[in-house]
Amino acid sequence: MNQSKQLVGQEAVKYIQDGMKVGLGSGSTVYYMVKALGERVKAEGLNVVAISTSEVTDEWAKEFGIPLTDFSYIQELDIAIDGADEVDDNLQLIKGGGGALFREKVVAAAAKEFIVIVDESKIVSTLGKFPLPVEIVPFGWEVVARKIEKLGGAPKLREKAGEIFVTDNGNYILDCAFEEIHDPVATHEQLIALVGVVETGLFVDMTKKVIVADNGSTKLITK
Ligand SMILES: O=C[C@H](O)[C@H](O)[C@H](O)COP(=O)(O)O
Repeated sequence: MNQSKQLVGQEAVKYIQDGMKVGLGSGSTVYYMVKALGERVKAEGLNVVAISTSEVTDEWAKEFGIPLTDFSYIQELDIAIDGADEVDDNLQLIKGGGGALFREKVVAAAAKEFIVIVDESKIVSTLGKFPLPVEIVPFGWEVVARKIEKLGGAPKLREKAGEIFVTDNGNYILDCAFEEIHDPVATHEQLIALVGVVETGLFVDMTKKVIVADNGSTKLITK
């Protein structure tokens, strides 16, 4: 599994050119991409500046020598590269397994190109086996949970080490089991319309390129 993540991470950084402004996603697959980018920065003197999507990725970027900036300096990125929890046949995604979905969506939306990197296990025909992460404000989260139940989801407040999980934005996550998500656009729209929902982990029509590990090699899926 780690070898697959490493392969797609190394493949993805080939899309990064000198002078680019780069969005760095979050998660264990992204770790290898950040590491590989750091190696290019060091070996080739590649001149890039990056905005990261989580405090953990910030630390990795610093560790691997990638200069960081923020949206007060630049509002458009040339490329963003991120992992995913599920990718369907239409390249619609579920993200947020690590709780970074809000910043990830802001960064992906600010990028001219958004490339997704996954191992083979993330490819599905229909989204929904992975419970959909939904970021919500803490106040009144119980109300939002009840409304999501009425929409057919089974929300579970995310915990970590016995405590409520708090995102980098100070919010909570509801992991919402839906049987199958056949219409990601409709599901996203129903959820985002609820007062208290900050963002959903459905990334709809955001990527046209997914790099997937394939038997010790990588494969590019395009739309
Ligand atoms: O919030 C986390 C992100 O959406 C990750 O990109 C996603 O969960 C995939 O992570 P991993 O590469 O660790 O499976």
